[in-house]
Amino acid sequence: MTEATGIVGEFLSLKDETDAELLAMQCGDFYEFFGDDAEVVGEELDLKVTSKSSQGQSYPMAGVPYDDLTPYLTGLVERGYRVAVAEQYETEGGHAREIERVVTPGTLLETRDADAQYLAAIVAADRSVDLDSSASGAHAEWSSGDTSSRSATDDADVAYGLAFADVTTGQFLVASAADVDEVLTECYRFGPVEVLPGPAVRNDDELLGALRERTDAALSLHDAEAFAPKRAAHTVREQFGAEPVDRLALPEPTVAAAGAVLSYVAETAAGVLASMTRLRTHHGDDHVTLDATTQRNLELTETMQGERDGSLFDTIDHTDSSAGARLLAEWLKRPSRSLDTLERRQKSVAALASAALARDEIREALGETADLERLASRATHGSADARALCSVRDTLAVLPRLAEAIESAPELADSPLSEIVDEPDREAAATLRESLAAALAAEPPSTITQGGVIQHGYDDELDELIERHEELRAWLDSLADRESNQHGLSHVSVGRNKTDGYYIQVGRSAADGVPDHYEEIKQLKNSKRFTTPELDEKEREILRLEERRHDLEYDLFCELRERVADCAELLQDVGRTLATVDALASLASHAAANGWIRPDLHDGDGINIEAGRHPVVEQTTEFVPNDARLGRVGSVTDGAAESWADRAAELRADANSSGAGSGDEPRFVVVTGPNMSGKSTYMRQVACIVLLAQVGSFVPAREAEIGLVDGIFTRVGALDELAQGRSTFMVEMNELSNILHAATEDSLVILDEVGRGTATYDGISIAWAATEYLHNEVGAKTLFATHYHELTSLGEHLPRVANVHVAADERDGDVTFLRTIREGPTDRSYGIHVADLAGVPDPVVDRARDVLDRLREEKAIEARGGGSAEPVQAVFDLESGTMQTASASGAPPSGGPGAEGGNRDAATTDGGAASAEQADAQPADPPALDPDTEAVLDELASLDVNGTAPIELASRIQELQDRLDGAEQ
Ligand SMILES: Nc1ncnc2c1ncn2[C@@H]1O[C@H](COP(=O)(O)OP(=O)(O)OP(=O)(O)O)[C@@H](O)[C@H]1O
Repeated sequence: MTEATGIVGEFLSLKDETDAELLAMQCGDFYEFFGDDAEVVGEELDLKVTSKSSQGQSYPMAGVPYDDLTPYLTGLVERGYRVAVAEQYETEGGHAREIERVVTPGTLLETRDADAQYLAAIVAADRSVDLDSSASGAHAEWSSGDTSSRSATDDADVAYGLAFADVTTGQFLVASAADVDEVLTECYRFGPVEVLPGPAVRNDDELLGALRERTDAALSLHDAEAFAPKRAAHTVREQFGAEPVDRLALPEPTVAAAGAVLSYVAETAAGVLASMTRLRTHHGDDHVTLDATTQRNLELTETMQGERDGSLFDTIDHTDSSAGARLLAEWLKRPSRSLDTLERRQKSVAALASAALARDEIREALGETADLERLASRATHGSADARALCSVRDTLAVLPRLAEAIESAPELADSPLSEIVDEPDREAAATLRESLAAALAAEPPSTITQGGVIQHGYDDELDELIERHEELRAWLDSLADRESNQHGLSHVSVGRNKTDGYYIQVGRSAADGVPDHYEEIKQLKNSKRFTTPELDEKEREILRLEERRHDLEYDLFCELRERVADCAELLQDVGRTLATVDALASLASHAAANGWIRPDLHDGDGINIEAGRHPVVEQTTEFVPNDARLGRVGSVTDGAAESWADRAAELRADANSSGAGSGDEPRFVVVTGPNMSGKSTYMRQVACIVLLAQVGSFVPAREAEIGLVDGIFTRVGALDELAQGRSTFMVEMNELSNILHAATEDSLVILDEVGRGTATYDGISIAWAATEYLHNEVGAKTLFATHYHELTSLGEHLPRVANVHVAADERDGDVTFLRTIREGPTDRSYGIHVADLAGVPDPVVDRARDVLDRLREEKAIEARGGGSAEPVQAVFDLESGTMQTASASGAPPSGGPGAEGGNRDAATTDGGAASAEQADAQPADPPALDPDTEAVLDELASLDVNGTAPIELASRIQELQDRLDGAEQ
């Protein structure tokens, strides 16, 4: 095939120079895409694709107007493409083209989205710690080079460095992580749109796979050299100076990540680097750990279905500015563990909630603000136009308005709000605002090269130029009249266009009578156009004045923009302050409108919620409030002092002497109750209330006392992961494993069913063992919903396990869900009732009811053998992992937790109800069963009632009944 030449050839060779997926090449007044790129762009942006031939071959071609590139570029980048832009410039012999920039998802300035837009780098490095030097506090030694022979995550001695930059706001944060889970947690927290994996991470399929699964980030390969420790350290120092880098004593992988991000930004969006003035460290420890799964399970910013509507954020967000919304989302994703920070926010929310009028005034003012952090970035990048600078001017003017509203409202004057509005340098902000007000025209045009941008009185030379220009314009305006009067001409007008310049147009009837000095330049159908030496001279002067005016205005504007860029840090501060007030006012508005209360926060252990509600569900349902109590309530001062291991030992000793499960410190609460009764809602509501409290928000409850937690961990159903090729059970176990490793005694754990994805006995065993581990070793405050009623007997053996259930009322076969949490366990699932509600055909529902009745009466729980009236219990034996039969008289099955003195009948598959019946029964020896009946019983016991389709269940039961009938005859 002949190689393309000409413009297509040039395009293709430029395309070879870049690793961007698409190239937009300027060709005069258009940006053109050729070949495959044209096809992609045509498809994605619905552009017309034509063709261009070169060397006898035809190439697809698509183009967009030069002035209109931005929206197309944004559209492509938002769809995940990296787009190189080649500009055309004049040379002596004609023109040439060069790639000027590559626009990528993480470096797109013109984003239409208000969300934070993070570009991240992840570096993994081997750590070979020199024990001597580490003992003396010196740094460990690192190697972030290529560890391609193995996955970085294989090695326990790998440490991770992370950097996150938002080019649209100038935010720059670094973090360190000890393992892949922490890396993923941070990545989920920041939600980067583009990730630069370091050299060792590029081969780590597990990490990259998880990133792809859990974020929408585009993965971009950046020059490996940029991650090299020395070079990265140099880049970081150049950007932020030596002082912060030394003070923060960042580990090498973190510096490598920071350096790589900076060099990538320098390459792709050079101008914005200047807006990144502050290097901040993000410490996971300052924030509540919310792993990726928990953020999704609690539907923080999107629902399980991926919708924004109906998320917790969507519910509580009443912010009036995009910066405020961004900050509120950040608070939700990164709840704080600092009592000081939270109390400061609470005080502000309380003050704003009680000052409705002032709040409205503040919110109205905030509604007029623009996104200062983003404008600062655009100013440093050189892409802010005059209207953008006007927005800076007008937004800066809001700060004193807010301060005044706060000072003049008695409820607000003593709140932390007055300190918050004083945080930025208000004097500097006022000075900048004044200079912008003095310089900028009231309503400037969007183009900055056509004049009209700078206000009269700002620059003497410009004023003179404009004055002279206006004189000439006035001269021109009256020229037609003058010429007509002077020379007796009719139908005279004066006009201007590109080809003829200024001209005097005379109607054809009068055209022959023009004076001699008129020089004809064009004949039209009904008129002729002329010029005169005087008009020519004035035209030259006007053109000169216009050119000079445009140049001067442009220069003045650029100076002004640079001045704004120099104030990027100030703008970021003011922007942050406005966003903070907006987020606080939003929390206050929601609290006031929904009757939320201020929770008591403390560093102790207990969580005590009275009449709590689910913040999202209460919006659409008449919600039944419920209490929740976990941990040592009222332990404000002494709570944190004692380790849970000591405390657990103490409690076990207490339990042995006084009987287990009777304590007043429920730490592990088993939640049972019918399907659909509200177990999940109850547990999530507790998690949401704790989370909101650690945002600084008020909470939906009558009263709440919250001991700050260090992490919230949840495990709930994981339907969406099935599509990603992992079995439900595997996902469940992964999540459980993460929780058991990561949770501490200060954490809150929500387990919504554990062990459901496998055979019943395996499931119960895992759930039982996990409970013991969480209770004895971890000590996390835990809510655990289960349909395994066996687990309700855990309270018999473990001192701080309590049972609660969601009540339901059953009358005449009708079940009413009361949505109320009551003490103690329940043994009923009402699964068939839910099947009925779900529209399972009546014959199946009726049949299932018969089957269940018979199961209850006859076989599964109480087995009557050989005609004896003696009830026999089927007891789950933990050691053997099987159901054992035992008489209700108390003869124990072999081993199991019940053997240690617990109340054995609580371990029946029917829980409390069966126990009551059995307590009335006369003790007797267990009767012998014939082998056929025993076989049927075994099969019955192993039947997964919840996990088997109703029709299949009915036919299995029918079959077993037939066999039993046979055995009895
Ligand atoms: N306290 C409450 N007040 C009013 N409605 C509630 C309350 N709790 C739950 N609900 C409603 O009840 C429905 C079922 O709740 P949920 O999913 O929590 O039940 P569940 O017991 O976890 O069910 P399953 O065991 O089948 O998973 C939800 O639609 C929810 O809106």
